[in-house]
Amino acid sequence: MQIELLDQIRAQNPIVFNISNFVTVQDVANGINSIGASPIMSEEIAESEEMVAISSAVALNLGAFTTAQVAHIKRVGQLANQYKKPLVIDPVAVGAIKFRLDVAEQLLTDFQVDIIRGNAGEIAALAGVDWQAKGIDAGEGSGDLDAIAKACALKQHCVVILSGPTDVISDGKTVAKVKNGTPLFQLHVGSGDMLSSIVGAFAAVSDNYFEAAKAACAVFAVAGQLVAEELGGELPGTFSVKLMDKLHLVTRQQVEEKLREA
Ligand SMILES: Nc1ncnc2c1ncn2[C@@H]1O[C@H](COP(=O)(O)OP(=O)(O)O)[C@@H](O)[C@H]1O
Ligand SMILES: Cc1ncsc1CCOP(=O)(O)O
Ligand SMILES: [Mg+2]
Repeated sequence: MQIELLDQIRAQNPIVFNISNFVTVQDVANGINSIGASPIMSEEIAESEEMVAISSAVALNLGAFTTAQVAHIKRVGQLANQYKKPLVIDPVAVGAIKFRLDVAEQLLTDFQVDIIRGNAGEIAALAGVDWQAKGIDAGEGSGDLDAIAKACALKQHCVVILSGPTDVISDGKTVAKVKNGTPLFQLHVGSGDMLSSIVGAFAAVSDNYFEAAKAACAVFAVAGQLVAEELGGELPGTFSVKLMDKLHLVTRQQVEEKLREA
């Protein structure tokens, strides 16, 4: 696992351009900042080209878009392709809301993404697999998560991260797993959004998006796990504050020591 990408982020401080959602935008900006990259957000389509041009990666979050913002997301995605910038998408709640799935599927034909990061309900929906998603959460399903991640990667021609208690990462050929983390992530709205944008930071410093995706999942999950071990209780508010601290302080050595991969 290329955990050294963490040090490269901190050395290079790459700009990650995000279209965020109004719910978690502050956590996403601070998460990127804490890991060692440089966040920038925008809601103005007229500045799209300049934004993409100065960025080393682009992360598109579909968490709470309006119809006008879909045009913005489409433009930014196409510019990311044109400027050859790594492109990540987070298809929030596409497993629960048909309208969102339709929009996401259209966007995925408007431009080519490099990495999709979603929970099981979201990735199953994009793979066309039956699953009972619950709002922004993964929900329930009996499908094989490895097969779902792989099928989604093959269908969308990209790397897929299916996150959850175990993160399942696939490029359509191989499946890798990160078994670290803590259930406390589920008590913080925005954990997934933070991970998706941090995936952007890792993709900014590596041309190998499968490796970038794996390393991002490992660093984020281990950071949360270290916080949970120090916390000794179910404290969602404290967890989110200390997670931000840990993203800044966690070292390559700590991640390598704790890492449980498959
Ligand atoms: N039960 C769990 N145990 C350990 N880690 C978890 C658990 N649930 C989620 N995570 C971690 O939380 C982060 C966000 O993933 P997830 O909850 O799937 O995203 P979302 O918030 O979009 O649903 C990931 O790093 C994932 O590994
Ligand atoms: C609550 C909510 N509603 C629309 S987007 C959003 C945040 C989703 O964040 P995450 O998927 O990271 O938990
Ligand atoms: Mg999510």
